[in-house]
Amino acid sequence: MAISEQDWKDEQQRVTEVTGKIKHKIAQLEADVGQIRGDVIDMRKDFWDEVTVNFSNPDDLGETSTNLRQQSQVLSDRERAHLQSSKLLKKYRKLVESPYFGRIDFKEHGSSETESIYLGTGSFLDEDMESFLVYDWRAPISSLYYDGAPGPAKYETPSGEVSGEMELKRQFIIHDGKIQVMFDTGVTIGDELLQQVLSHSADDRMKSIVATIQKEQNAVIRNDKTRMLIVQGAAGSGKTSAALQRVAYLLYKYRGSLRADQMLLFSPNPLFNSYVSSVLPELGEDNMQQTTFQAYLEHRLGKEFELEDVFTQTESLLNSEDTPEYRARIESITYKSSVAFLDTIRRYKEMLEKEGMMFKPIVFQGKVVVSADEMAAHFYSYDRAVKLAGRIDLMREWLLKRLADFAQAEKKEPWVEEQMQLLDIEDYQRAFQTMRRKQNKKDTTFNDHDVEKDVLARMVVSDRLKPVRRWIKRLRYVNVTGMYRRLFTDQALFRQAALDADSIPAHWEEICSLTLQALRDKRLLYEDATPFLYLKELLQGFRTNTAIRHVIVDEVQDYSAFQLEFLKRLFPRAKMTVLGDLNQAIYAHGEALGSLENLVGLYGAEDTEVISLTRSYRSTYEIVEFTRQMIPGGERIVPFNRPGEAPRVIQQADEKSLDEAVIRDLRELHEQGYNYVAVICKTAEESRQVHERLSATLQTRLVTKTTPSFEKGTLVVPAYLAKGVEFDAVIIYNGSADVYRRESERKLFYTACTRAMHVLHVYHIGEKSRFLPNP
Ligand SMILES: Nc1ncnc2c1ncn2[C@@H]1O[C@H](COP(=O)(O)OP(=O)(O)OP(=O)(O)O)[C@@H](O)[C@H]1O
Repeated sequence: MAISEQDWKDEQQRVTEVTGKIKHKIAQLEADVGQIRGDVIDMRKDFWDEVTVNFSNPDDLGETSTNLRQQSQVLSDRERAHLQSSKLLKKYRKLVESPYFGRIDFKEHGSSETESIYLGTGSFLDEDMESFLVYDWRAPISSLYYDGAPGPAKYETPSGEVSGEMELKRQFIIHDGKIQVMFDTGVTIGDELLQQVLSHSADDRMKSIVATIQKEQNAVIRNDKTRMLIVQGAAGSGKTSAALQRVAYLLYKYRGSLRADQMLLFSPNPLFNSYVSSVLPELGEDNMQQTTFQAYLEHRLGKEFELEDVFTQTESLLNSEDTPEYRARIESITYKSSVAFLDTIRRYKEMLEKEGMMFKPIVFQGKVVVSADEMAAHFYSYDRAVKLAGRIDLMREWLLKRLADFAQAEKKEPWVEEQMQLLDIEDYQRAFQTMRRKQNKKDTTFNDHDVEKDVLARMVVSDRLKPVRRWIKRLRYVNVTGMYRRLFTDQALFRQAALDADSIPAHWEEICSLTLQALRDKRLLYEDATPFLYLKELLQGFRTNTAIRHVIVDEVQDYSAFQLEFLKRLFPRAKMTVLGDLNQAIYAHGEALGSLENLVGLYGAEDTEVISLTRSYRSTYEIVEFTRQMIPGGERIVPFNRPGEAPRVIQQADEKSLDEAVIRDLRELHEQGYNYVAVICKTAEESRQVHERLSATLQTRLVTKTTPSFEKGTLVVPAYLAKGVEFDAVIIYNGSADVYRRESERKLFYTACTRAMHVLHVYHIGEKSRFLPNP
């Protein structure tokens, strides 16, 4: 729809007026902030001068403390005021650049006036402090912009639905107070603006999408009715973007009761964490907490084992031949990630309620304080009605008591006497303090030799027993490893716990032997880590985190049913948003989840909503057309209409000519102005070699599992680490038939190709992979 010259003039005039007002506000705030900062500094400096300190009698003491409290209250009020003003200042400084991106004219039913609503990344009130010159994109009325088209429209408010007529929907791109682009739109948020935004170059930081949020994404962002929201969406459909805007939305809607540090994002790797970390600050919000499941496992499992990570697991599978060991490992991973194994562990725990608990004996200097058998007998002497974890707790008290009795007897042992000779003056002082405390702080001396000896002996024994006490307090006497191992050594027990014989994998014996071998070597395979921890928590009581109110799991297709069950238990007060794409399930356990809809069982259908995103925004029309043929069901993916160069599939004779061609290609891409280019290899090993060869001629950077962030330039990256991120141009280093060969590698290949925004070149030697479409 054409916009008249007068409209341009009027809109530009409004922009100028509004930016002028924002500038004015900024100047005011700058002065205020300076003033408050000065006050705070002075108050800190003069703090003690303002307080009347008098400790001479109890009344004065009371007055002093009231005085202190008042003074600190004044100081913290000023500090809070400073924080708030600084935050506002930050918001306005952002707003002044580009005060808004959208306008809707809305006439509410029953009203004779049409209101013009301008939307920006934050709200801005006129001097009267009543009329909004700019509305926050998250305000209830703003949803009209994302959901509605000109015509009848409605939106939700806390006090009910408001309906009326949308008379206009206009979009802007404003830079430095000047309107660059402006047009009126119809049904959706205009493709023109989206075209512009999407044709930009990649970045090492993800950008916010507030100006161009699409209707189906808005449903993800504003959904806050259900406990669990499942978003399934094609590669590049904006799952991560929507998730981050959703966090910003929830922080806005529940401001006052929800803080950013009460929201937690689980992401696939540290690189991704840094990639998304700028979106919330860009929207003027504090960042939520971010972690990976691996980091959580490491934290909880401690140092007992060398814990394999998912990347090492994947690397070893991708480099394996199709041997029986490979097949057993795959089966092991699939089974150990399945609901069937989860149920087996649960049943095993029920069995342990009645018999079979294993304990580690309490041993001190080679002497058994309490034997494992005695512990087991004691454990089953408790009332069976008490929960298993409760009985473990009761046992802790009993063991501490037994240890105290042991210490009493141990005092008379010759080693104690020997140690007492070696005590130094500080030890004596310590013993003296203890004695004084015990004798009710009377001024006393070591005047009785027997008392002195007893106190010192007790101290020597107690010091030595400290690690044992700590060990007991941490429930280390529960032999979780022994009980987990027994599942793989005691066939009858396993079959009883597994119940459903059909669920037991065909190569169970091989699975047992590879599991036992790893445990013998003090290694915990990645697929064992979660079940092991699950058993541990079932036995020792789940550690929960009640501070977190919202958990977001990105790339949820890479989680097993086990892991999700875990997250649910770990964060009992949290709502959950999970986002994923089964076509990008790149790990061996990915298949275990089946369909994302299977996740509905986690909280039940009543408490769950599923939203699908089918439109793909990242890549050009041609790239999406190409990549969607790589996967079954790809025809359901709708490419966004942004034209570009057709993907190229290029054959080379051998590795040497392949390297030469890739180098030529990289130079050309660089000349064409592409800043973020990835050479994607299948494995870390291949990436290392390719990087070594290419970097002799060109500057490239190798990405490994510990790379914390990525920068402008050419990266060489294993496919599984390119998860969730995107590049201007992607070169698939070797998409040959013998490289991407197994059906299980199809999704990895697809994931790699879908990282490309504008250019995709696939090289191969000999036959190309069967997963690539024919031109
Ligand atoms: N409404 C939108 N407006 C502008 N850009 C968008 C929009 N939706 C998505 N994009 C862009 O599309 C690209 C892909 O988005 P995002 O990474 O969120 O998708 P995804 O579904 O998480 O992808 P994947 O599963 O492939 O990792 C990003 O560059 C993002 O900025």
